[in-house]
Amino acid sequence: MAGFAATQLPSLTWILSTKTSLPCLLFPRKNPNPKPSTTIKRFLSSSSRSKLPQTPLKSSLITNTAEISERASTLREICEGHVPDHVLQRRCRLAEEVGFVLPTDVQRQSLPTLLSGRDCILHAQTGSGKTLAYLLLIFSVINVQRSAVQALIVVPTRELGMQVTKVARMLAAKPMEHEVEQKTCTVMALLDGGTLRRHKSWLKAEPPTIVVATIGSLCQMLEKQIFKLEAMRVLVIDEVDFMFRSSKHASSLRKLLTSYSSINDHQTVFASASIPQHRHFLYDCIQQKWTKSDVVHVHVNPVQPMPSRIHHRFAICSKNERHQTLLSLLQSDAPKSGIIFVGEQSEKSKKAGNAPSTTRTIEFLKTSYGECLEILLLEEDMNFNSRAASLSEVRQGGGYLLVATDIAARGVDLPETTHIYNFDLPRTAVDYLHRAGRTGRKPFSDLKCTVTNIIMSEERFALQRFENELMFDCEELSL
Ligand SMILES: Nc1ncnc2c1ncn2[C@@H]1O[C@H](COP(=O)(O)OP(=O)(O)OP(=O)(O)O)[C@@H](O)[C@H]1O
Repeated sequence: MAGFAATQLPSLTWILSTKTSLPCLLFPRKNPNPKPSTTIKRFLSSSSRSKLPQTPLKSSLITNTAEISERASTLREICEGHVPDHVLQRRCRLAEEVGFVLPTDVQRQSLPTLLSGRDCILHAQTGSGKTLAYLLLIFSVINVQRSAVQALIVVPTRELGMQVTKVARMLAAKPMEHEVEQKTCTVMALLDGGTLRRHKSWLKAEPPTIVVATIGSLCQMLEKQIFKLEAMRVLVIDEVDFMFRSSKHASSLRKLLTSYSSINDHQTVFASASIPQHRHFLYDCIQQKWTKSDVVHVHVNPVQPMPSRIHHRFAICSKNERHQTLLSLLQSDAPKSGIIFVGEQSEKSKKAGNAPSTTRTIEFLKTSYGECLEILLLEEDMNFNSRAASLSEVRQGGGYLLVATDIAARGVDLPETTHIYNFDLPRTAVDYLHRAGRTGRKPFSDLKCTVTNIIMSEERFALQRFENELMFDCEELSL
């Protein structure tokens, strides 16, 4: 794609301001949920009052109790006539096994809009089922008889890519009775750390219908013109705020969006649980033509970004006592499965030849924690095979304790996780939200899940700031 390499865009207000507070701060903390009509009006009037330049915004906002699809009560009813029967059947068979009958809020609110062909910003809590929403859209538009890539899902990490690919392949698999048909939907995982030579041959010989890609690998294919955007119908950018926040990803992403915007008959979906400054983002999307002007912002739980069934706690100790405190917490909680988040090692500490905090924590737990749980490591610096091995061991069932850096904080779906421990506090409220969101991932479950912060007294202030921004309360534990 010649356009891909050539296009340059000015930097955007939204991208510059993503590190500021969350959109929920626009609403007073103890306010009850506004009625949908009020919220829509407030959005429109505040848009017109705001300093944003005036463009003919046709975009709209859908919030919690949106009237759309109120009558449709099951996923099948919402998708019938759009999504091929074998995909819905697949869902139903799964439904019988694990209860995927009812749509989650974000699916109920977004699917009618997505299936009508409009661009969409899926802005809903962690673990709310955004992946299935955009995958059902993709299955509604692809034509497996065409030999071309028709849908592209861009993700920030290999781990998230592997997970999305797995769900897409599961939906694409046809039941036995359909196997007489010649063509099936194929899903390629074009992810960092994969063997690009093999993908190159695959793309040239028989393009897959759906590609799930990390931006680095995708750009290599686009630049060599092995991957063409021409036949694309849907582009999804998952964890969009993270992608734009990363200096490694942002400019490639802008180029991709600009190239894609010149294609006829295309649809764009952005997804994340956190879209700071979302009105700016919406505005920029329209201005840059990354979306059509009637893009819909589906904002589920706008006043409560944190899933309510997550219970938050903190324990204060001195720096030297942190491992011991973690151990005491684990012994009293006895979690079946949990994730311990540890901060990235600083460059200074690397240069000084210190062992990373992750390694020290894992060694400590292996020698002192008696429970027979798998204790595994997941961090950026590991090679891709070790990372994959850790995650697949975790997924095999039986309990686990995963010691991880923030690489595990975005999108990774380990529904059995009941306990999160912040051994080191995250840097921002957005990071806190995504770490906490690795638990509480069974949409219709009442299971209580906890996030426990191990802090030093001087960090109480930072944690309080997260509480205010994300609107949750944290209970102090006395140890
Ligand atoms: N309709 C449904 N009924 C029951 N479970 C569902 C349904 N839809 C999705 N799930 C399950 O909910 C979990 C979370 O879904 P998903 O990973 O799509 O969340 P997400 O909104 O993308 O979260 P994050 O923002 O953290 O990436 C998954 O285990 C998925 O299988």
